[in-house]
Amino acid sequence: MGKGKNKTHEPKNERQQRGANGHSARQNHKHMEMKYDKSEKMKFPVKLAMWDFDHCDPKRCSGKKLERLGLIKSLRVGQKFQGVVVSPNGQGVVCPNDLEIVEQHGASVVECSWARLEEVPFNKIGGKYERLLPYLVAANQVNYGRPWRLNCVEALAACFAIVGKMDWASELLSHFSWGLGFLDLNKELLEIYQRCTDADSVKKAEKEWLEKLEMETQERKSHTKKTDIWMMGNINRRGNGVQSDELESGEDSEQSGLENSEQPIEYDALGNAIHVDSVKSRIMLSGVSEDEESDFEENEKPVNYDSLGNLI
Ligand SMILES: C[S@@+](CC[C@H](N)C(=O)[O-])C[C@H]1O[C@@H](n2cnc3c(N)ncnc32)[C@H](O)[C@@H]1O
Repeated sequence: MGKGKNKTHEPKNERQQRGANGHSARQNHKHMEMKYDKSEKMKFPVKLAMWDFDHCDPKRCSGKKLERLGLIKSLRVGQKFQGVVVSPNGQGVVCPNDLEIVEQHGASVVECSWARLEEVPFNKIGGKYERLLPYLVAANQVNYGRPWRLNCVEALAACFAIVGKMDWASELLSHFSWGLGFLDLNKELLEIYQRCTDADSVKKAEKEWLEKLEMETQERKSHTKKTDIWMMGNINRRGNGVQSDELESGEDSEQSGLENSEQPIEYDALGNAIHVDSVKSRIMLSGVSEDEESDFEENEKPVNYDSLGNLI
């Protein structure tokens, strides 16, 4: 049974009796205070807090690990937080101008599952400074490479990094084997956000970054399209005089001809693209004579490939 303070499906009296770590509410309160005092002694410079809905596997949960380390304080539903609340329910984005709030009151997160956000009573948690994070990419083992979906420690670290507290970000992440990879992965982007001021400027920087990404993706796609032609075998053998450099330039490409064709495409044993509806077209495309083709059919079973190159 989960131990999170804000477990959603537990009867109310049970929730009141037992909180994080399975202690009674009173014991737990003392325990958490002790932990929190301890975390201050552990020298984390500002308050860290989370509402824990106990949705996640405790072994994989970064919030719970911070709690075990005594670095973060658990909050109850109904409690608000004075510092920056990094939350999927945020309105604006974290920006360098949030530095003062962070320095004075710290930062918090909502420890819950991305898949169960609708179960979180956002109206009963949060605070005055609820913030989204701008585009950043997760480096944690569960969501590696996924944009926006950071885990709790990444979200706190991102908040600190954006307001210019890289040392705090590194300190938190250093407790996770993959942690500092988050800062490496997002280095360039974090530096861009750090040079911003208010939320609007961060949003603008994010937009420009996303546009750049989109352009790069399009370029990669068109490059891939051009190079995919190699997967189609020796297209020059179809005998209509179209040469590879013409195809590369995108003019009258056989690739697009085949892709746009309604006819099914097969690949011969050498990977040459062939239309399957007529033996004639197969001969023409592969550049083999009719005689040779019939010979081939008699002596060997034809080998066909689907569009992914699988043998069929
Ligand atoms: C949904 S929980 C998932 C926690 C995960 N199970 C873990 O091990 O840490 C992650 C929390 O980090 C914060 N967070 C992560 N990415 C965010 C983003 N792009 N915008 C706002 N908050 C974010 C939110 O508080 C969010 O609820």
